[in-house]
Amino acid sequence: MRWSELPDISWRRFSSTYRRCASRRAKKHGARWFRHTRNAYYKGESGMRYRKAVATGAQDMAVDVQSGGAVPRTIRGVVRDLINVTKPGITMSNAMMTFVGIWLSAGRHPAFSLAMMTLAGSSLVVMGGCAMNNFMDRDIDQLMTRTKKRPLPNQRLSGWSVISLGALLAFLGVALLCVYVNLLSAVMALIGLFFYVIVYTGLTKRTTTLSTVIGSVSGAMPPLIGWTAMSGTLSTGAWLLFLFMFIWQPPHFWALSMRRVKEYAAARIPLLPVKYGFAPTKRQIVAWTVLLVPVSLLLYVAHVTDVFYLISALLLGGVWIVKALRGLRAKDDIAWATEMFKFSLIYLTGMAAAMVI
Ligand code: HEM
Ligand SMILES: CC(C)=CCC/C(C)=C/CC/C(C)=C/COP(=O)(O)OP(=O)(O)O
Repeated sequence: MRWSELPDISWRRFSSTYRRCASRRAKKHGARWFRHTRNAYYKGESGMRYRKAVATGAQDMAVDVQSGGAVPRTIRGVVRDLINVTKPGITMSNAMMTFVGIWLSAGRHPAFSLAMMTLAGSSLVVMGGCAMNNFMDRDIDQLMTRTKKRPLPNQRLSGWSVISLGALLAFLGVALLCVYVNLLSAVMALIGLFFYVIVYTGLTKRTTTLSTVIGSVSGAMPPLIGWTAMSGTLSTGAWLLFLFMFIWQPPHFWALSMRRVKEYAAARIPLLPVKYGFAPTKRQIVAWTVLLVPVSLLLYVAHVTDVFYLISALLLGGVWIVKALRGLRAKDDIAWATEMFKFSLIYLTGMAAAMVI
């Protein structure tokens, strides 16, 4: 392959030593020297390593010219990877549900600083749990297209750095809740962490089809953290929020796992569509979605939410049930599953908004 056919790499892709030295020379001799050096770099041994990294999908790796090893490129790149292992999307949506718990428990008037401490503590624990999950799943993440470019399977971060980050974040989160919020909310966070890291990731994800339902316990804990932070107790509203979140998760994930069934099969994860196929998975999605709607209405019946919520829950729930039922006759299962996964996120965001308005 000619160097000119290779992807254009930016100046930042070089190691820091190389860059320091090169920038001095580049300043002196200008862009011509840069082009000349890039040619030599690509053609040489280090260039071969870079090309190999590109070929194996490790496009975010830099090649240290001195050691010949692959290292994270810039501080920005490392920080980006450290943020990535904490799963920002899942952390944000869990924070949204913690906020719902805070808001409803405090009768829509939470004390600002207490609410902030709760959100920070809860999010730190979730981020810590996600980093630990990334560490424990680094082998299977390597086998799936969706996850193989993550920092650990891609070897851009070391296992030690990720597990240490996870432990540190989780410790800080629990400590924050203990010291500035209350013990019960810290216990709720610890239960969530235990279920996510030990029970789901460690014990069940690779061994049983029930892992999805078991994992749903962890995802249902954030509203309880918010609720107990404000009221110090676990009342009916808290349990109804827990139940709502618990039932929402299996259809959310089964839809995704249908879409990614080949990858999960390759990684030997015994999910419902992998072990039993699409037809039973679709029936389960319908059953859990149909169950979710009456459970969501209980929040209105128990006077936790008001009439605006009732209308929203009926509308959003109705749409989701119709979409789910269409799946039973769908010709293109993957297209249907994709739509269901996307709608699960729209549904949750809409319901959370309706709960707080
Ligand atoms: C059994 C529990 C759950 C499982 C197995 C699960 C699984 C997943 C997976 C594998 C993805 C990645 C999708 C992709 O990259 O294409 C995802 C995305 C997402 N999930 Fe879940 N999830 C669960 C619970 C939750 C909970 C409790 C929330 C929110 C409160 C949530 C919110 C999201 C969001 C917002 C995304 C899209 C953003 C992202 O990929 O980071 N999930 N879920
Ligand atoms: C308080 C506390 C810590 C609560 C936990 C909240 C949380 C992280 C919920 C998500 C639950 C879950 C099973 C996600 C999928 O992980 P996965 O490993 O199947 O996803 P992946 O394949 O994308 O890594």
